[in-house]
Amino acid sequence: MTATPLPGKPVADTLLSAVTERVRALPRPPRLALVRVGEDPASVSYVRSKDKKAGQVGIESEVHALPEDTSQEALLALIARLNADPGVSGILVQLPLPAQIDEAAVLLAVDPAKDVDGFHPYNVAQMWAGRARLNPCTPAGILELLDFYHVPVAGQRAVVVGRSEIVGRPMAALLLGRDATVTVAHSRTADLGAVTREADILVVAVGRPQFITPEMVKPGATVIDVGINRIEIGGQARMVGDVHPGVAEVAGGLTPVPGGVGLMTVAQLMANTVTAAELLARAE
Ligand SMILES: Nc1nc2c(c(=O)[nH]1)N[C@@H](CN(C=O)c1ccc(C(=O)N[C@@H](CCC(=O)O)C(=O)O)cc1)CN2
Repeated sequence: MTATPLPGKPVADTLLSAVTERVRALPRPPRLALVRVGEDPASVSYVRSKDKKAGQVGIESEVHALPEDTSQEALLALIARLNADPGVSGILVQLPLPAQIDEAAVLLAVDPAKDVDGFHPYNVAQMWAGRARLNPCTPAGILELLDFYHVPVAGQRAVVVGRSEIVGRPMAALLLGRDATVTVAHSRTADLGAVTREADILVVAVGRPQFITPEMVKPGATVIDVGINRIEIGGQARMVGDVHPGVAEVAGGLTPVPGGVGLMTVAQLMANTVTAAELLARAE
């Protein structure tokens, strides 16, 4: 068996077309504030692509690039200003933050109505209760991808490998909200292969190159690779996922890296920004 590739681009393009239409229907364009602290190259690149994508779909965006040694107080003051600005419909603080800043305190400071990352504790609680309007971008984008490729979710066994607050935990909550039977596995899970082989849908977000090998996958399963690992192979720098390429011989469907769920993260952020703007316009 060779797995059907499940690229993110057609899904992201479809989602972004719908976002463009929704932006046009609003009385004024949404405004997205992108906050970055420091010069971590990956964060610089992600914020740049979010800023660019916003422009392409008619969302106004502003980048607040703060120095590496920014104090927590200064960052909280900026967030308070963005919260109070009626022209700003969405706020995103790019993660990770430098060590002197308490990430939880910063996420708590963002107005939940403008929290387009869905990381505020209020939105996290709403998500677990199955009624959030703003869900974390990568897992929400993965659900879009499963729907686009007609992968059934309700009643299926889903295993999420990884328990991060950005991907693993919210992915489990969203799959549960779609009536999957969900298991969360992680680095301390005993006999991980026995657990992952149960999965009809296997979502892998562990940050370890090619960690999931073919014998850990049930034949015909849909495998979603969230990993982005930069490694050297034969003297060449390469980007690989958390899933071994040999899994393509066993799985029914497999997302590529790059070109898979990463594209959905940015597209879903645009969808969340327009949702926040719609909700704010309704409340006016
Ligand atoms: N505030 C947030 N911080 C972070 C998030 C997040 O959702 N909100 N997620 C990650 C990083 N991230 C977005 O911020 C992100 C990761 C990957 C991609 C992506 O397009 N990946 C491409 C490869 C891109 C490359 O060349 O590096 C792919 O998979 O094809 C976009 C966004 C941590 N921080």
